[in-house]
Amino acid sequence: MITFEGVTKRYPDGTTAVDTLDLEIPTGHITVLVGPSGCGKTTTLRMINRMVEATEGTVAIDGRDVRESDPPTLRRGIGYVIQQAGLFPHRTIVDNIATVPFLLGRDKKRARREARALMDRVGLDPALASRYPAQLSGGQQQRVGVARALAADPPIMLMDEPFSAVDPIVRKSLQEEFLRLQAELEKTIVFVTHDIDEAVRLGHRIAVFQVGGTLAQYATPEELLSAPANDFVADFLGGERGIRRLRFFQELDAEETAEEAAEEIAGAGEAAGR
Ligand SMILES: Nc1ncnc2c1ncn2[C@@H]1O[C@H](COP(=O)(O)OP(=O)(O)OP(=O)(O)O)[C@@H](O)[C@H]1O
Repeated sequence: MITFEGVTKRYPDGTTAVDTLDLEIPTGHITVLVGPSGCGKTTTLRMINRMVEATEGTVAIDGRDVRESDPPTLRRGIGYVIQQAGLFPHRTIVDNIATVPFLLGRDKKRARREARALMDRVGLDPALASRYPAQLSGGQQQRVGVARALAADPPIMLMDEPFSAVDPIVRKSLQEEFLRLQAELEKTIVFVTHDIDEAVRLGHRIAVFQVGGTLAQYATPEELLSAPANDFVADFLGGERGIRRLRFFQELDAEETAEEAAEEIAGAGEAAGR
């Protein structure tokens, strides 16, 4: 679990980016930080891996203050994925993915073999391994970014608007594949977006921030949609709230129906085998 206790971040120019934040981020799930531009989402995310140091309060991972670990050691257990993927332009795709294992001094051949296996997991054609980032589409680059963050198999992944730079159709397929991957990997994921639809689709829990860096509501998607805590949250969810909510619960129903059907089929198989 990642915990924020009374965490404030004031930048040297006096901007309060995050104000007395208390938050518990559960292990093994996706927690989404959502809110309008400038409300402190990225600052919050970066305080977890000490890219930003808190001014007041404590950020802890499994009860241990992050300041007790030096940043390189801390970051070995924390993958980081950003918008534009941030790939190294002069390295091939396979070497981009193997960056961290290379840095950790792993055997190059083995690291490349593992990087190729990761390409497969994130849905990248192995033929792309020897290309350079500029020769890939935006969606493919984002997949490489995710594969690179996964290469060191960190228990925690910080993802800052990783799917924002691609068109809505590619975005939806990236989200779906990401959910499938997460169902296998069960990482602790902290995911920043300003898109409430993305938050509802991906989040096990959603933290809604408001400008000034305060937490407006922290809840499951269902709770958020059915009982927004205040006018700000209701406005942020938008006029389409009813439609979104309906869509969300329809998807949930469809999943349940599929699960029930799968159980029935499995049951029928067992009965037939007896
Ligand atoms: N290095 C900095 N120095 C001064 N102020 C900063 C710095 N970085 C961020 N801020 C300010 O802190 C506030 C929160 O910024 P932050 O990037 O955390 O917000 P955000 O919610 O991630 O925004 P966005 O969705 O636009 O990326 C903003 O007012 C921003 O201008």
